[in-house]
Amino acid sequence: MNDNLDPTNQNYSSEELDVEKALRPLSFEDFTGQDQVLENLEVFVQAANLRDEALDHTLFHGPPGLGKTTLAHILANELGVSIKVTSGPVLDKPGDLAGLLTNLDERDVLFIDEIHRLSPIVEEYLYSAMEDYKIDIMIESGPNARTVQINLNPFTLVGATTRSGLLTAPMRARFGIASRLQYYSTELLSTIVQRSAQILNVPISMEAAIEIAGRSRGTPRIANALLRRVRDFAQIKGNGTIDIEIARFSLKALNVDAYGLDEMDNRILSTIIDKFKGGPVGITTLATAVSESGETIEEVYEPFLIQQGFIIRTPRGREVTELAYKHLGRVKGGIQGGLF
Ligand SMILES: Nc1ncnc2c1ncn2[C@@H]1O[C@H](COP(=O)(O)OP(=O)(O)OP(=O)(O)O)[C@@H](O)[C@H]1O
Ligand SMILES: [Mg+2]
Repeated sequence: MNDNLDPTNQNYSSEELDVEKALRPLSFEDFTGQDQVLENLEVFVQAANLRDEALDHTLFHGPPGLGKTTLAHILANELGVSIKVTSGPVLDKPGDLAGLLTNLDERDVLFIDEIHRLSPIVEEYLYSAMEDYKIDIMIESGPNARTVQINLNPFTLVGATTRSGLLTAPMRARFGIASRLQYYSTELLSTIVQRSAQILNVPISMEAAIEIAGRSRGTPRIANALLRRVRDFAQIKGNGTIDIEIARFSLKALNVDAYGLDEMDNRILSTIIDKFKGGPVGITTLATAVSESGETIEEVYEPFLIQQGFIIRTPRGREVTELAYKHLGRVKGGIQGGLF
């Protein structure tokens, strides 16, 4: 499978990064969907602007590719401030963090991606910065070493994570605003596809936009990635316009699942059917069987499978539905392909 169609993939070539940047909405107005989240954020930003205060620390969580990084940048734009960007695994010493924090101007945004991956020492160091806008720094070394406390400008920490379950309770408690992003409906995604097509300057029919949207796993990043590949087919195999025929042809050539499920989604479903008779199966057992961590299954894969009606959660574990059997072409309780 193309790496960009993998929702957990974050490795892009520089050309892809440029395109991704060009397609990224820059204001609340440009941003499609997540209505509830946006309505609240607009109020909080307006209030912060009115009082000329820093916005409360804000956490975005939810599956990959739904707009967490995008919203962090939008917040900075709407607050009219600069944004400094870093990520949990990159910040390995308190000193790195101190450097970033002391360089923040009043009301600036510090965006920490993958915030669940901060080291415990850095995380603890962040607590007093978040709470009182103060940090201790070590000056000199050896026998003269001492710490001094310095004041920071009031700032907003924006954290993003796909794995909110791995966030520590004290960290979570320090965010005044926490928003969970949801998967997008096909209708919203088709709006996003049409907007992106316009930016990429490629004509697309409504029907084709809906076709691409429906196969994008509820995820704008995947919708945009599919659009770019379909655009290639339209230019090389067609007349440059994306109509329904070229969209269907391309999606077939790209081996995109009719429901937009990816390899891991399908592996989870077929494992529950083949190894656990359709379930129920506990999350830990399932995780071992598909060689993925239980948290990743719960936070990244399962929400989409549940939302689309392929899996249900019962007190005894996960069960697949009729739809999953149908999708994979299996017969429920059948000894399909068996000897009898
Ligand atoms: N609501 C939206 N409207 C239009 N485009 C969007 C929207 N949300 C996301 N996108 C597009 O999808 C791409 C991925 O979004 P983004 O990088 O913000 O996701 P993310 O949640 O930070 O993902 P990850 O967890 O992998 O970091 C962006 O480049 C942007 O173009
Ligand atoms: Mg991101």
